[in-house]
Amino acid sequence: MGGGDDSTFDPKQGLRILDFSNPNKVELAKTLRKACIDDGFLYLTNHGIDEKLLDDALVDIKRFFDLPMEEKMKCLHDKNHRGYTLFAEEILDLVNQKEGDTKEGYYVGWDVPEDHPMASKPLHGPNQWPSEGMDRKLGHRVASLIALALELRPDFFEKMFTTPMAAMRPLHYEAIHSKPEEGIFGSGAHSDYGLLTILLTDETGGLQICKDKFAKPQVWEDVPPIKGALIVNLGDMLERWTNGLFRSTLHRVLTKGVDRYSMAYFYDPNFDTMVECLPTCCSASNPARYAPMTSGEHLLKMYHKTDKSFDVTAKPHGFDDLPTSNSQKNEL
Ligand SMILES: O=C(O)CCC(=O)C(=O)O
Ligand SMILES: [Fe+2]
Repeated sequence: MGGGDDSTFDPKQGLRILDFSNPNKVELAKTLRKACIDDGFLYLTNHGIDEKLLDDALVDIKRFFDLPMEEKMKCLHDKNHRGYTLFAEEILDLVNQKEGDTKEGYYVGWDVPEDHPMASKPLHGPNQWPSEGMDRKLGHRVASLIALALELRPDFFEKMFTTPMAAMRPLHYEAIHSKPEEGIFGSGAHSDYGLLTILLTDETGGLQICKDKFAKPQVWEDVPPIKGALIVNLGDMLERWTNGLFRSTLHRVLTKGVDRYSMAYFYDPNFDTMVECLPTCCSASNPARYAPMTSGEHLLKMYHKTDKSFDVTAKPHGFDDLPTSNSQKNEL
């Protein structure tokens, strides 16, 4: 995997490890750049979040999903995409899945009070629970290192995250054996939609990546959990900004007959952020491959496509020309 010419590359683990205790930002940006080009996935260590807090979060996630269904239904997700999402509600891979993802979830968004000027936008509004704001520090730190890795100013992405479409999503995968050959997946193959995702998983494993989505047959590699480390992966918007240089890698979850818990933090830019090829990533011989679009447009399209109970009142303009499958989306 990857070039293997840097000290952070561990062939046994496969993916690179970005160690935030390293004060040398240039070195970190170099490692990050390689990981973004080769894999679109990496491990983050010494990220500043206490390991005990992460363990406690996984315990609390389990406690929430263990509640009786009638309790969970009290916070069923609303039109702003905040709250509880039902088992099998999502189908992330419309080509290969026979049933919805064998998981339930809970969305916490950026809390936007009803009287905020942004509250009338789709996907904006108050959280069901908790109501306090989300911490942006880690997402911000990774984003500024990504900017450095692209030879941009470290604050390049900052203005795009003033009222971000960021979402924290605890997940519970049922104790089912995934059967890829029968179209049963914990989480179907997909790429994430935004700038980047920071992922916490328990120790059961099951996350896999496919670095070449066009290969036939596709090759899936395990991303085993490393205790205390977080997993970072890149989203579609970053792939589009970089004209495909940085990769929004296809991934999925196969469950192994035991319950699995994880929490994804989607660090996605403001609704109106324009995502278009960075001048440094295109040239006459390498023209822009993707049409410009806004962050909100992309998120709405993807939610409409993959989540069968997504509220249609959040319909974006241009919805009629939606691609109808994830594989089509991957070619956009
Ligand atoms: O649960 C996991 O390990 C992955 C979750 C994921 O890929 C997602 O929610 O986008
Ligand atoms: Fe994902």
